Amino acid sequence: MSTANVRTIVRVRPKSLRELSTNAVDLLTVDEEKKEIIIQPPPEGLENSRHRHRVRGPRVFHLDECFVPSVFGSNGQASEEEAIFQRIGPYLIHSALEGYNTCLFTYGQSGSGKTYSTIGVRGQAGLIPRLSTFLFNEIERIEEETNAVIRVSISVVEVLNETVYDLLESKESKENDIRIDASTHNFSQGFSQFEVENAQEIDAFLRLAVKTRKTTIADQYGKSYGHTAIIFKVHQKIPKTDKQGSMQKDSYLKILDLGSFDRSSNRKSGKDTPSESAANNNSLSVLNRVIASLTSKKNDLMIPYNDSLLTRLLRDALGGNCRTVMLACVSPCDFDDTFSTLRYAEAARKIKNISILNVKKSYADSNENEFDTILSTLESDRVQMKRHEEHSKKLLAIIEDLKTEYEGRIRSLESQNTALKNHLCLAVDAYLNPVDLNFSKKSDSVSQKSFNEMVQAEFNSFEKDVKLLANDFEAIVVSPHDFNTPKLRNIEEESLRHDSLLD
Ligand SMILES: Nc1ncnc2c1ncn2[C@@H]1O[C@H](COP(=O)(O)OP(=O)(O)OP(=O)(O)O)[C@@H](O)[C@H]1O
Repeated sequence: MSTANVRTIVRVRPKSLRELSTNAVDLLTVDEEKKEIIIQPPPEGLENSRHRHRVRGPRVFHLDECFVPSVFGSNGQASEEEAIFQRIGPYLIHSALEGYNTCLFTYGQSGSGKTYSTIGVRGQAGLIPRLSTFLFNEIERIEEETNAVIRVSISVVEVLNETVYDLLESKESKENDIRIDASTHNFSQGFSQFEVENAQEIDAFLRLAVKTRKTTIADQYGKSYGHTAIIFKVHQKIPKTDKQGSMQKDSYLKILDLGSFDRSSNRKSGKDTPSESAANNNSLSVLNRVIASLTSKKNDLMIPYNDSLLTRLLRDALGGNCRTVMLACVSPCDFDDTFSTLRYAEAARKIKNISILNVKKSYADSNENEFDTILSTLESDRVQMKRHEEHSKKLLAIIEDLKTEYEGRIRSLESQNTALKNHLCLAVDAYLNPVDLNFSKKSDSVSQKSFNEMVQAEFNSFEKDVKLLANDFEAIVVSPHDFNTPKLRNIEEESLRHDSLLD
């Protein structure tokens, strides 16, 4: 998802022959660096203008790009057309191929150069042929680099008098509504759609559309009242790669050449202007209201998209899911219309669109991918568990050995303890029950001597027992070093290894 304002590009057409012959005053100056266009009210008495009375001094408009013929004069017309294309074409085509909906619409008074800029003239290709060539060059590059399969289809319709005409249908086909997908705001089926494989095929369909269009416009007035929409649908199938599953991208590029606003139908009674003009004026004023509502500071305004077919067609392009470029065409000498166009262009530049990538991932492939990931995780878990199990077995064996060894030691200590107890009992008994000395005194000297020897022997035996006892005690008291045996060290090392595995 990305947010982008409507890009607004203003193109000033050169003075017409009529304007040159009448020495019409050039009212516009452009500051390319600052991307500003300054309009000066016409000198007093030269033109009767509605705005002249309200706008006294020059008025500055800020836009994304401004093109004036003088800037390109020295390089010729071809470089001007190419320069405009470079500011618009790659942005729209790359966005559409990424999977974003895109729209280019022209806006401006009658004779300001909308058709000249979009279609071009003989020998001077406009934006549409350049976009077509660029689109197919990019498709060729992507298909070569990624194995993607990209299909493009075209529909051309005209909105006139609140009716939509299918310009690629040989028999007249019209609808009173434009069906738009509620969730995607996408132009739905209902009009003929043809697959195209190169820029030449697009050109052929556009020629057919222009022929059909002639039957529907009030061309005796020399003005295009209908709004022409060319819709390219781009469908991409991107095959599965090592990194991602297969996917599908569906986007569109919508190009609208809007009809002209006819002031005469407002000023005059209307009897000599066609009904198409009034309807066209109505749809353009609804468009102006949509732009004004979207840029109004009041948040609770209803955007009047549904008040005309044109604004329903432009719904996603203005404040919706689309990357949009507005090409505002102006005449250098007509203050009223140029002022009005610049005002709406500057306002449109503030409209924020939120564009969403129209990408569908294949669930089958993504499930397969997820399954692969889970399987490989399980396999590595299984290997780790096996290693834990082996270490645990080793630890258990060592513990079992130690247990046997210590059980033996405990048994031997117990028997030593019993022996010591017996010795102690005898020694204590000898101490508590000494030999009768009176009897000894009475006896002869030989008896006295053997008595002394007997006491000495008893004492020696007692001393020996005490020493043994002390030795045994020494053996029983287990020093910390006793735990520093190789086996215990083994256990410690194994445990540490086990802990690190669990980490
Ligand atoms: N940048 C330009 N350089 C040279 N000639 C131009 C340029 N822009 C417009 N013109 C000429 O001005 C005339 C009117 O242009 P165009 O038909 O494109 O106007 P438009 O806005 O489409 O008018 P309408 O809405 O009434 O059809 C044409 O003769 C066209 O060749």
